[in-house]
Amino acid sequence: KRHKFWETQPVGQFKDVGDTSLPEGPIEPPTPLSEVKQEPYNLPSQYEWTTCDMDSEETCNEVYNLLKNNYVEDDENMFRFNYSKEFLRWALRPPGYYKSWHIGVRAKTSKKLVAFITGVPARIRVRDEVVKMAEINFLCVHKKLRTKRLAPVMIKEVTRRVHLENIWQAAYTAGVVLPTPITTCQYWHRSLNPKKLIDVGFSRLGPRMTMSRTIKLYKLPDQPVTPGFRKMELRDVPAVTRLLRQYLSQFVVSPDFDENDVEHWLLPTEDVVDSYLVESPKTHDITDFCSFYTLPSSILGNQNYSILKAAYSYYNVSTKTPLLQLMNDALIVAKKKDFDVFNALDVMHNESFLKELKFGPGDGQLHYYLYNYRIRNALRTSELGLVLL
Ligand SMILES: CCCCCCCCCCCCCC(=O)CSCCNC(=O)CCNC(=O)[C@H](O)C(C)(C)COP(=O)(O)OP(=O)(O)OC[C@H]1O[C@@H](n2cnc3c(N)ncnc32)[C@H](O)[C@@H]1OP(=O)(O)O
Ligand SMILES: CCOC(=O)c1cnc2ccc(OC)cc2c1SCCC#N
Repeated sequence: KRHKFWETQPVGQFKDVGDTSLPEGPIEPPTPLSEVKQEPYNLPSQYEWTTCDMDSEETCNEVYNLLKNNYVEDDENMFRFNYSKEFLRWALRPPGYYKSWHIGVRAKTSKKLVAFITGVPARIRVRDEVVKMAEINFLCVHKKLRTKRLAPVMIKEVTRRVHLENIWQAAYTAGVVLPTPITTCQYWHRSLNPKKLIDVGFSRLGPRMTMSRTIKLYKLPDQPVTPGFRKMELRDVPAVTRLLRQYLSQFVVSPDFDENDVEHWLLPTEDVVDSYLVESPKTHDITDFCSFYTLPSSILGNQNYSILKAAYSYYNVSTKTPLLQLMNDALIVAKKKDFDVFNALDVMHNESFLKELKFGPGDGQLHYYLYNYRIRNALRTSELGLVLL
């Protein structure tokens, strides 16, 4: 497949896969800031760049509606992600964020928001190197403006604005294959509301299974079983940071979280992110941690339901409680919060609990990418310690 745009970019190229003579690390050196293009890339004449101020209720609404109507759908067009406004504010305003990296495109006449792309700064460790990167996300072009090569312009513009902040690497995921994935993950789904998933056509009744038998199969206890299992609080940030940093150090690629990052990304925020920990009743040590984020989807074309309430496994650490038991407690609290499904990628140690906790494999894949950073050999999914939203 010809990737006319991606073949011009400092990313691993398909032709280079397996060429062990190429060193791991940055593909291109930084450009002197004076040489970074000072002015925005050209858009087609009827469009203009805009910086989206997510603090503005009006602009946040426009971004929310653009994504609600034009963002990612599954291959069968059964679902479309429906990121909430509070989720978008959380995702786009981490410590050290740049408003200038929240980039929109408007039609000059109507001022309608027709495209969007974002970056947020992150410190990502690759093996023993901690690299300042931009995490790129929410690339969206209105359905009516597709296949006009707008995406490459959006990507070049966010790249230019990231360069202006002296950052030269990026991390991103996509459901499509581009040059060149550092690893490819599988989505797994654990039914919490099997009746709804069958009604919308995602799941089907198993052979020789009745609906009541199926509901029983996925039934969960009313309360978590682990003694000392409780919601994370602000006072837990230092201990959770220590626990998480130690745990993530085993993976080849992972975030390099400090206490400010942990406070932003992992402190419970209603309808956005939930996090729980195990405080040993005896020693009061914090020994385990689990978290999931809330990402609803619009259900496309179903008479009875319009929204799917989905929880997505985020970062989990087990040092004393078996991961299987910890994740089962996560399922229990998610069911209690009325989620319809609990989703997880086969990253980190997730493979150790997926089948036993009755997750089923999805048919979608998620490819992980680094920009301007070569990884010598593709990673196993169990070597990946990074979850992007
Ligand atoms: C140092 C800092 C560096 C920062 C930047 C790092 C890189 C960040 C990269 C971005 C990471 C985003 C991560 C992220 O947001 C998470 S992945 C979600 C992406 N968004 C969606 O799928 C929403 C629905 N789809 C759309 O809005 C459009 O189809 C989009 C906008 C996707 C493409 O619009 P279009 O109207 O359908 O297509 P054209 O404009 O005609 O352009 C075609 C070219 O775009 C390439 N393409 C298609 N989908 C892509 C994708 N998901 N990533 C990268 N490239 C993608 C495609 O291969 C082709 O290039 P090629 O000819 O070379 O093959
Ligand atoms: C019921 C299981 O599927 C999903 O939860 C779901 C929901 N909404 C989506 C929107 C766009 C979409 O595009 C790939 C997929 C979904 C999926 S499956 C992959 C995400 C996970 N887990």
